[in-house]
Amino acid sequence: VKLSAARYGKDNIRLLKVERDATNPKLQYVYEFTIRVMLEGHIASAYTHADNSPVVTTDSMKNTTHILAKKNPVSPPELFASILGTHFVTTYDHIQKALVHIVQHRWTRYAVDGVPHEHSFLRDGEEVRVADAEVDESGEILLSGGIADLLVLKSTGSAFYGYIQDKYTTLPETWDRIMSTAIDSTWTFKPFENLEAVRSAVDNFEEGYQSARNITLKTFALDDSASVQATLFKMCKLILAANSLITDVKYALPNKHYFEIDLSWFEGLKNTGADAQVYAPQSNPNGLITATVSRD
Ligand SMILES: O=c1[nH]c(=O)c2nn[nH]c2[nH]1
Repeated sequence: VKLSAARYGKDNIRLLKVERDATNPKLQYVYEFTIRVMLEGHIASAYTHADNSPVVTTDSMKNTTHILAKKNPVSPPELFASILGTHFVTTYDHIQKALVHIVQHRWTRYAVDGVPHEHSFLRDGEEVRVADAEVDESGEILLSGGIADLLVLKSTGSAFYGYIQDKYTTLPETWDRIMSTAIDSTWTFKPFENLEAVRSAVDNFEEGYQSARNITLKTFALDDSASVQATLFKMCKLILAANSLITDVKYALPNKHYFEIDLSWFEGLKNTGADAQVYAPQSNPNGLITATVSRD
């Protein structure tokens, strides 16, 4: 046998950082993350010969993450992921690649008596922002941003008909249905030569995130959807058109079904088709519609 691949690290590193505004020290910001750091390199002997001499302990990876979070900006997460990944490939000669995955949890500042409060925040949804950095020993950084678990539903403006009808098909065609999904979107930036190049482009990350989130929500609402597939493709096209640094966009959209309930057995009560109002939310099974769209 041979070791064909090896990558190890620390998962679920949790941290929250409080930052105080440079000009108004009473104004505070919070950033809460769940981070995964994985390393690749000349580490085979730890697997094949019980030789721990090349092992950077995962405990040290956790410590390093906390230390670098203290010493560096942690926002935008694309920047912090790049800082963290670059640290590992520059500190340890035998480490050839570092992969950093950051999930940023929502803490949204809320207003008190109409005024945004200086240090109070609420968790307005389990939606998260995501960033991934893959840093190799040359210093090149492959970066992506993302959104996950953004649950959306539209009560109309979605149809689904014209599909294959054969002896396996029972799904009735519909010209008006509920459409719901949990947005999982990832957009990949053009490769960055090194950390300095990432720092120079830092404004593009927040812009890319806001653009992707706004386009996703607007397209979901406005598209007279022929299918999840068709709406997904429109979202990708618009994100690529709006962000020149983004090279490709991918979505994984579960189709969270709401089925009509036929109540005609009860005194002829109409609750299907144009009369449908009471639906049965389906926890399973769910469709899963995925695609990646790239520039020509
Ligand atoms: O939007 C949809 N796409 C599909 O492929 C599908 N299959 N069943 N329902 C569906 N809805």
